[in-house]
Amino acid sequence: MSSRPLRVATRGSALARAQTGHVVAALHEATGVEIDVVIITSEGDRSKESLASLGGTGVFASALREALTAGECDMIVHSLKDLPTAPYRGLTIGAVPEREDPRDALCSRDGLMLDELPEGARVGTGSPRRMAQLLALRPDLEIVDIRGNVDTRLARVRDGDLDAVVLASAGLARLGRLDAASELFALDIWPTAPGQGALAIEIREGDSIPELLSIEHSATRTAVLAERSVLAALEAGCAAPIGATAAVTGDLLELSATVYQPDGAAELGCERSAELLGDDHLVADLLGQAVATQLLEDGAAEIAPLSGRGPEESA
Ligand SMILES: NCc1[nH]cc(CCC(=O)O)c1CC(=O)O
Repeated sequence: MSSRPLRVATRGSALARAQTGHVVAALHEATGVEIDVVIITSEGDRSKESLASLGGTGVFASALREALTAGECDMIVHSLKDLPTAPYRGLTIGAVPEREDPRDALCSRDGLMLDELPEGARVGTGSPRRMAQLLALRPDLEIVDIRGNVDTRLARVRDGDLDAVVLASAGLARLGRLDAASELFALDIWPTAPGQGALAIEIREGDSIPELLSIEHSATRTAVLAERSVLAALEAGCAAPIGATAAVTGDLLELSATVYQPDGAAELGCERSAELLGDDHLVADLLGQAVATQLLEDGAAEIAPLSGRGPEESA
């Protein structure tokens, strides 16, 4: 048996390193395999341009994928929500570990909740979905377009420049910063990005890395497949103002998705479920398509720019 360590590639942000560290530890603990971590800087990390102007879905993923394709590493740990829904030639998702809390968190000065923020408070987010959700509940807020990693964003609240920011609680948890959260938004009023809180381990198609079975969580994979299927069927990028949340309970897959008008003044929702009695991945895919079809019939394309193609946020 070869004793060459597996090489895992990750972006260099604190969040990316933290989540890769968790995956490496879980793989090592379950199988004893030795793993080297390779840090790869992407255009999305280097550029100071706004995410929207960088264009292309997957600006964070592409450098990593080129390295994987070129054999410079054996797998990549991605935040699943940053991964474009389109398949990438020669690569496949080798494992989806159990998802962290998919909810968004409000991180505000003095621990205020959303409805306690002062009139006209300045709240930072670079995500059109979060902007619409904030404005839907608090049309008086001033939304400030920000980017940067989690620490940079939290610092803008601490320094008094912003009253609050909205971040994924999963990212805060992985960085040990959940203490910064003042409110966690319930998914039924505040669905989050497809795949939020989940990781994807991407590998080359045809490679066999049996160790990955030890971290695969099939209920998470099925749920995120359903969420991403909505996005794909709407032909929407991960920056489109869409929330989707799916969960598997026993044999039941439940999916709900909401499309927002960017100013928060209108929204469309759809909720469906399906029994998992055979090919779970096919059922998830079809359920997502059914939800997307219903949303389009109800006028989703009229209220939302569905082709928002940038990454939802950087971190
Ligand atoms: N696009 C940025 C990004 N990608 C993944 C996370 C958080 C962790 C996750 O959702 O898995 C974040 C930060 C954020 O949205 O606050």
